[in-house]
Amino acid sequence: MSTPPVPSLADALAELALRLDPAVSDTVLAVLHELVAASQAGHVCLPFAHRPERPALRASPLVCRPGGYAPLVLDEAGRLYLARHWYDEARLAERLAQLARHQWPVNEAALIPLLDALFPQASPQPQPDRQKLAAALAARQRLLILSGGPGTGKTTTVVRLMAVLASLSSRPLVMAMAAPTGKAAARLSESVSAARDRLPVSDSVRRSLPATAQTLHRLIGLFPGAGRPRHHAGNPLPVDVLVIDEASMIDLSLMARTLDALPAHARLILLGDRDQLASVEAGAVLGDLCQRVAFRPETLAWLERVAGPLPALDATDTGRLTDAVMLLTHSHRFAAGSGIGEMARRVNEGDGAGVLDLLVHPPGDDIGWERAVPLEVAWQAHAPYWAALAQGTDPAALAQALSRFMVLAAERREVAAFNRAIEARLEGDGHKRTDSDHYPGRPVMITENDYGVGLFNGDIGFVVQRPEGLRVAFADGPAWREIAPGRLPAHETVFAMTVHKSQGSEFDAVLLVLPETAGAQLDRALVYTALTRARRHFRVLGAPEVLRAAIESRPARFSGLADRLA
Ligand SMILES: Nc1ncnc2c1ncn2[C@@H]1O[C@H](COP(=O)(O)OP(=O)(O)OP(=O)(O)O)[C@@H](O)[C@H]1O
Repeated sequence: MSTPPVPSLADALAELALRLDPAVSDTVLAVLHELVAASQAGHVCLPFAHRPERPALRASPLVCRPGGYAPLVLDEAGRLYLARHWYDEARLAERLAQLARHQWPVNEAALIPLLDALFPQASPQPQPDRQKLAAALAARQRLLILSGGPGTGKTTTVVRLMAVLASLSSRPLVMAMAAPTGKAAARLSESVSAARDRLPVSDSVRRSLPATAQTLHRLIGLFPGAGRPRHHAGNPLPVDVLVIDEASMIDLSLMARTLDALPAHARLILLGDRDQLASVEAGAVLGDLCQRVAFRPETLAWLERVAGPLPALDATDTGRLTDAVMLLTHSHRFAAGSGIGEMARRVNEGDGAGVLDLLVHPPGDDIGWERAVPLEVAWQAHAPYWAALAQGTDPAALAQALSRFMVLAAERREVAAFNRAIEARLEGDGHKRTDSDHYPGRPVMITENDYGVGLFNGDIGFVVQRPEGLRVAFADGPAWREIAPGRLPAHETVFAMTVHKSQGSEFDAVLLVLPETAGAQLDRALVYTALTRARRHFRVLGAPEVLRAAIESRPARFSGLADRLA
């Protein structure tokens, strides 16, 4: 007996719509399809304020007003939602606004010397220090959203800020750290443990800072097929402070569930880069939350008193997230003359012509065009990997070598072709057998979550040679654990990866391979994300007009979150 095909979400909803309203019009069904497709493309809602279908939608029993009960919600502003998205968005906005409203009285006599010790000034003349200001805000508020580009000190700030909170508290605080992917959680754990040891604070404060971060799914207990997460409003997380890194990768639904699980008294600190690619699933939460950065005049006066001079900040007290968002603007990684830093700035401004000019006349050799045959370039740039492999299959050495260089592309198709071309060459060299996928030193990336095996989307492992045969090694904290290749969940070779998958990782050098024509996949955030994965060198391969079109395009994700928080 053959298995019936799984209906698409749009078909399933259309069937439900027909059951709820046998007289449903083609107009409403067409809108339903459009909305599902938009949601799969990352939009939370669609603007119907000026669409001719609006009266038909208003009249349909399938569409309700906010607070009603129907598969679709049409709000007063003419935004049409799948009910689930409407509910997630409304709940999230209320919860964030509630958090942002709450302020604690702070013992200034204790706070000022703490901030001075943790954020020392290099120059005798006090300068505005956004990191210090962010820490001061976190001491007073329940919500802090800290956005900044690479190397602007988000991690440095959050470690010091946790030390401030622990030092000021009259009782031990339970602090937890999480990130949307295992890779990002591991990176956060690593940076926080390194920074913690250097803090000028007592051992008891140092010990109270969390040593490890976990994935958000694990933190709130959200597992496939389990229905609702283990932690929710009725069973909140046992935490006083929750720090979440790489917040740009968190979609609306996961963010809403995380906020549901936050206990009423807890503080939330979100870290991320608002200019990076939005989440794979629907929403652009961090971007929406950082649309307006404003402070109340009395908050600015307080900040100046406790944390020194202020940079230019917007003092118009209007939005519901007023006082809760701080931007870090100075990169400690990229020096003033850095091509990567300057290119990042121009990409974010949408200055396509300026970027092309910069690539032709770069200030140094850290950015530029690549003109050679892509496979040849990649093969040579992966030289550290081949050198490590020539010494054997030590996974730590292979991981270190793979962090030296990566090929990034917009689409999976291009990535697969690239990996295939590299492997064809390995076959030609006799290193890989043509009848087997696995070979010693193969780097693999997991492409699905497998809770049984404990491997997650984005995890990277290395095929290693053992006396009993090939094994695949994955980092497990500072150690490595090995599994048989047959137990691997879905995976692919990773000499090249998509820009989406590269989020949360960095490489010494990056080659961005552009598609032949500008397409929907390629936009400003994608170029910015690829560029900022590079620590030292960034090269682009492709046509200048494709790069320019990408930088000049900024397709917005439709969402009502920013408006709800305005
Ligand atoms: N105020 C500062 N003064 C001097 N160096 C700093 C300061 N803040 C951060 N750094 C240094 O800059 C580098 C980047 O800092 P950090 O890792 O905290 O940035 P980040 O924003 O978390 O970066 P990424 O997003 O890439 O992880 C580190 O080497 C850090 O020690």
